[in-house]
Amino acid sequence: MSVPIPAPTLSRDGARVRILDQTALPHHRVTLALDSLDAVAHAIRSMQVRGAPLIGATAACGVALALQTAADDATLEHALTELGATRPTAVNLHWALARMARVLRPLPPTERLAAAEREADAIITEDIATNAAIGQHGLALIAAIAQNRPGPVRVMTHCNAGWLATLGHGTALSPVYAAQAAGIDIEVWVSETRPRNQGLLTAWELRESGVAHRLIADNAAGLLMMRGEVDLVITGADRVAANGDTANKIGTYLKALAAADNGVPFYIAAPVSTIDFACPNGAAIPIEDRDGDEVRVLHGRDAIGATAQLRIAPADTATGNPAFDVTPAARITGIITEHGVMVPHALATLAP
Ligand SMILES: CSC[C@H]1O[C@H](OP(=O)(O)O)[C@H](O)[C@@H]1O
Repeated sequence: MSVPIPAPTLSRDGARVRILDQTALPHHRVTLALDSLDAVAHAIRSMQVRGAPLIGATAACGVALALQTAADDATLEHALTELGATRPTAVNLHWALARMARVLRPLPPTERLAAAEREADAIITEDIATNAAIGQHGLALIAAIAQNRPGPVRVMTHCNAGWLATLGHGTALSPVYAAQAAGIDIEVWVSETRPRNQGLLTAWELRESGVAHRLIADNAAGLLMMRGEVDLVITGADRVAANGDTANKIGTYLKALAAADNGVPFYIAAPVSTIDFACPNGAAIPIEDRDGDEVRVLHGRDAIGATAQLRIAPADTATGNPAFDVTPAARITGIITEHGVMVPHALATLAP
């Protein structure tokens, strides 16, 4: 039995790109119909749509949307540049745009729109299959734990790397959904993930899917591992360097340190499209710095869905807000890809 995806995160018709507005979740499910390149770029930059594989697919749809009006070289290059400038860390965005450029640049303008729509749809379809394969390979890890201890398998995750961040069942959460479908008793420790609190998206997803979970403050993770209440950690990734160093949401590295200190297996779940074979190591991964108000202000929705903001620090408070950190390969037990669970230093075998 496969766990149904409650709602598509992305769909495309000629003149519109439809996304689930993730800034309205978990309070309200709002679909946005984006009708311009600028609207797609804003949606990625503002994190109305987020998650490495999903922003890649959304950008591909944005290129197709831009070519609705004109398909000349200038229009194509403008679309690639605008979308490529939205967020620097998730390599899937740049992988998807490079793939669109590779297909479209050699074509005459009259053939570009149809080709762009085909390629965007292919990226979407492939990600669904990739997520399913990651789920099955991760399921084997969870099943092995379930066979060796009574009670639920307790998985900890960070941020949101579920179906809200991809086109299918997600990356880090896909093994969880596969375990649920296989009848394995599983529980998820969901780390809130300050400052944008994507853990609330994970809690929403798991509630929608009927998976047992508990929301925790990020800083509780280490104690839970020290108490032996975590069987394994699985997170997503935004960019895996060729040596296995991995960039993911800020706070991932701290969980990897706590996992190593307590003998808890720490896995990254990521498709090969998240591996940047041209990036030698973690130090070469660009880390996005985001606006300080993400730290100073809590953003939510009120009962009728209007945006609500609660300032928790004075507007002139200096901040630091790196959106990602890098976990060294030495702290990663394995990388769960669609081709299997890889040891970080063996990624070169997957290079195209
Ligand atoms: C499969 S999603 C990968 C990754 O993307 C998220 O970042 P953001 O929410 O800023 O788009 C997070 O790091 C996830 O783990």
